[in-house]
Amino acid sequence: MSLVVKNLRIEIGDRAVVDDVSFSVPEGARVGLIGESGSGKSLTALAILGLLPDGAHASGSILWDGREILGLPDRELARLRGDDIGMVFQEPRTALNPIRAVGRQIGESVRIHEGVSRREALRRAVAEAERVALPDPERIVSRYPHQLSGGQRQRVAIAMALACRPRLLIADEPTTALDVTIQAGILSLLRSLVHDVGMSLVFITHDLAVLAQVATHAVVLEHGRVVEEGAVTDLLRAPSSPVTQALLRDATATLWHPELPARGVATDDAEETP
Ligand SMILES: Nc1ncnc2c1ncn2[C@@H]1O[C@H](COP(=O)(O)OP(=O)(O)OP(=O)(O)O)[C@@H](O)[C@H]1O
Repeated sequence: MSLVVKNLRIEIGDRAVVDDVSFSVPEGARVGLIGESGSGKSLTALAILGLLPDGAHASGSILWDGREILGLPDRELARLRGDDIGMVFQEPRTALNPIRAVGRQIGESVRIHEGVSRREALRRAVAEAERVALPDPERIVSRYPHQLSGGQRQRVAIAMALACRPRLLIADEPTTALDVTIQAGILSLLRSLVHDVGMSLVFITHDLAVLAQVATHAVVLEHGRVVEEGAVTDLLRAPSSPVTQALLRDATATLWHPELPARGVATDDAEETP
């Protein structure tokens, strides 16, 4: 299933915060949306998910599997988010319920999607926890979010998003709140899950070094407009826009080099203390 965004425009008040944005995500592709803070990345993602804030108005076209989804009624958008499109955000704390064991939360995603019994949902939660490489899955499912580390919480959020078996995952700065070494583990997890499941990925970041670890194609935004687009390898080798050049300078300034596969050491954060 492919995603095609055409001439997307998002207005808030009388200001166009996203203007004439077009890009497509073929089935199985990993596409990064990159740009400085305020360039319109998150609003573009929220428009795809049908979750724009009150007061924001979107026009243009968003085709999912050839069907127009911009302007669909809330109910249908909610169904799409449950069935086809999963999401992971920057701060897993906001996605998790603090007073529920994480296994129940992962299981709830399975239950909503597949209508299985509570018992079966818990069994599946353990399997999902294992899939996202959480340590000691049988035990960890009975823990509460505050008993886990930041990296472990983000793995739970990813397990919840993937429990619905989405065809597209939208991840908005999912590693920004994490230490660099924990980041590397989450990025490699996302990369392998996306590859194994064969789903597509839209990955949002302001960091080209992070983007290079997960995406093969990038769309560069500035002030709500696309300023450059292409294969990540080309962007790294010969960035044409000043924005991309600046992003590359920022990335290399942190001791990362485009020929290195990952910044930081890709460790499993199982030993990380909360
Ligand atoms: N609810 C809102 N009300 C008013 N303006 C908003 C709202 N949400 C976003 N904006 C404005 O829209 C523009 C694009 O915001 P957006 O969050 O999409 O940027 P971004 O590239 O994701 O930035 P960041 O990396 O900081 O999240 C910004 O100028 C922002 O101030």
